[in-house]
Amino acid sequence: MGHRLITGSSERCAIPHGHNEFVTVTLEARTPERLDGARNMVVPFAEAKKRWHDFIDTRLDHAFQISESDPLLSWFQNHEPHRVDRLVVTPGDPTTELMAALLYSKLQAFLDDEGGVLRCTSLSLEETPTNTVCLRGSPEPFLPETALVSLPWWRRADQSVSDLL
Ligand SMILES: Nc1nc2c(c(=O)[nH]1)N=C([C@H](O)[C@H](O)COP(=O)(O)OP(=O)(O)OP(=O)(O)O)CN2
Repeated sequence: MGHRLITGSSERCAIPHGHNEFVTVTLEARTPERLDGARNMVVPFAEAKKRWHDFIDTRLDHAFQISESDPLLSWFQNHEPHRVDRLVVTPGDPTTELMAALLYSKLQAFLDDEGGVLRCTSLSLEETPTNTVCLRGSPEPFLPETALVSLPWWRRADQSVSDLL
């Protein structure tokens, strides 16, 4: 992925640059039940992973994470509108902490939309071998408040990565 941080908290990160991020999640059955002695599955692994892997591979891989306040956003809109779809637009700087919270919320939206059999209990986002953020329990305490739209992209069970029209 690519990103840049513009608020000044890390000046070296203000120039667009990239990382090979790794995201690791833990899922559990929302209502644990005894295995039935025949099928012995909560959900087939492939079924549990498919939507999330599609989202990561098609929407996040090689996307540019950019703050909604970043002037590069309007540059893309004016000069390369066909690439706006590849921008992950975030409330404030797209830090590892923020992306972990947004991805956690997105994954939970997918799981809820699939019937809520599974829930995510932790998400860890490794930006580099020395920079990892791990969130546990729920993304809610970490998500910044945003007044722009009532249901932002990280709460929607779709493939969106921004709220641009
Ligand atoms: N709390 C946070 N601090 C920083 C974040 C962040 O997301 N959350 N992000 C960055 C930058 O993305 C930067 O690319 C990585 O920062 P930094 O650790 O300073 O640089 P290195 O990966 O090169 O560190 P080494 O351990 O020296 O290799 C900055 N801060």
